[in-house]
Formats: sequence, C-alpha cells, structure tokens
Amino acid sequence: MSQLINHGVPDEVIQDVKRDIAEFFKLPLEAKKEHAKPPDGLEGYGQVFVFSDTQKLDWSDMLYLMLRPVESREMRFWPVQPPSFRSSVDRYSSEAAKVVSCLLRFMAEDMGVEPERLLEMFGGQPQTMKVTYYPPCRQASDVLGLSPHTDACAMTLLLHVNDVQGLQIRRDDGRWLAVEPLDGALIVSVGDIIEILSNGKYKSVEHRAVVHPDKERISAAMFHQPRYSITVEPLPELVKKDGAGARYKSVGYAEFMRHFFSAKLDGRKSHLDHFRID
Ligand SMILES: O=C(O)CCC(=O)C(=O)O
Ligand SMILES: [Fe+2]
Repeated sequence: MSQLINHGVPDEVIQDVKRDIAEFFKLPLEAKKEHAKPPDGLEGYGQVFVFSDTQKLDWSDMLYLMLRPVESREMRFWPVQPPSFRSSVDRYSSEAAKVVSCLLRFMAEDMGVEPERLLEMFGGQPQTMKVTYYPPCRQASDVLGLSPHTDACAMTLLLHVNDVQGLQIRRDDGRWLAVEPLDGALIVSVGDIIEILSNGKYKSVEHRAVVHPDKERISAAMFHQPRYSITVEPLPELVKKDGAGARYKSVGYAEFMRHFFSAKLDGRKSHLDHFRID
C-alpha cells in the first residue's frame, strides 16, 4: 500500500483539475456548446450517450474526451476556458496513467502472472475521460443520474470534482451502498476487462449515480482500456494454475465493444453475462 501512495497523483494536480472542470461547467451554455458532441460522435460536450429514441434519459450533462494515446486527442473538443483547463487535464491524465500501471503491476503479482505480460496488453495506455454534471432535482428519488451498469473498460479512476455524494455500488446482497466522497482521493473500480483477464478473481462492480434534491454534483471518470488488437480472455497461465477452466469466452476487444454498445440498446445492465461460461 505504501508504494501505491508514493505513486499517487499529487494533490496539487487533483486540486487544479477539480477547479478547472468545475469552472468549465459554470460557463454559459453557448460557451460549452463550442465543444459540442456531434450527433453521431462520442466526444465532446452534450448529453449522456443516446442509443435509441425511446430511451429514458439520465439526469445529467457530460463532457467526454479521449486522452491517451496522446495522438488520439481531438483538440476541438477540449475546452479553452478556463485557460488552464487543457494543461490541468493533461497533467492529471499522465499521473492517472502512472497510477493505473502501478495497480496493474500489483494485480499481476497478486494473481501470480508476469506483470510485463499484463502491462503489454495496455501499451499506449488508452484512456478516456467522462466528466458528468448532475444538476439538482427536486424529485431526486424519481430520477437517476446514471443508470446501473458495470464499466466495460479495464479499470476506472473516479474523482469527485465537488464533495456531493451520489455514487452507489451494489453489494452482494443486492443492496445499494453509498460511497462517500473524500477530498483528494480517487475511487478505483475494476471493469469488465479485468474481470475476464483475471478469470473472475477480480469482479467488476455494478454501480449507479443518484442525484441530490438541491445540490449539483460533478464527477470525472477516467476509463482505462487495453490495446484495440488484444483478445479478451482469461489469461491462459492463470487458467492453467487455477485448474478450474476458463470462466469466460474468448473474444476480440473490438467485437467485445460492439457487443457492449448493442447490449446498451437493449437496456441490459451488464453485458458481461453474455461472455460467462457456467
Ligand atoms: O458519477 C459517478 O459517480 C459515476 C460515474 C460512472 O459510473 C461512469 O461514468 O461510468
Ligand atoms: Fe461507471
């Protein structure tokens, strides 16, 4: 654990990115719309992904950006106000990527597999950021900020941009547990890809966001993905060691993501079930 703290994101980097993200959402709508998400795109400022005309919309606005590899950045979607936004996000992105490498190394050691083997799957450290702004809602109990889901990526680092509680995780007994924000802390959650690679040793956590009756809430989720060309499957050396066989089917990452988006259309909570071998 001490190693993790040594490799943590410096507090000043966290405070800068929190300040600049909060400032961006305070801008007039017209200024935010300069970075608007095109109707058929994923990146930019707009509403949470709309998959169908009949979908019930979540109570939120968002800003979605590709951060890494650095060549994937589409700067027209990156806010120019406040002026330090871009440099704050850039620093936070590289510090977060370092934390993720460190965590992947620990996980590999914990599973008894070669760390380099796992890290190689994350070459270029693909990383995207989804900042979500949840306005207050008088009928807070009638809406959801974000519907229940597991993250399809490998690992998410979530930052509470302001200190308003809203994130809930589903416990094994089915009850929802509120996660309290801690200033300067990052919430690490395992996504579907790590669940599969680890043959179920690490589980992706189901979570959702509720909204507050009179306070706005802002969170920034950094999703970390593997390289596009990998095969998503339980690590063969781990399966051999376990002796119990693979618990998930093998699938190319591109196909895995295609399936993820089509499951969203169906309104399914976890598309992971499709890949489980019972
Ligand atoms: O706002 C939150 O706390 C959760 C965000 C989240 O789960 C997501 O964007 O996938
Ligand atoms: Fe999530």
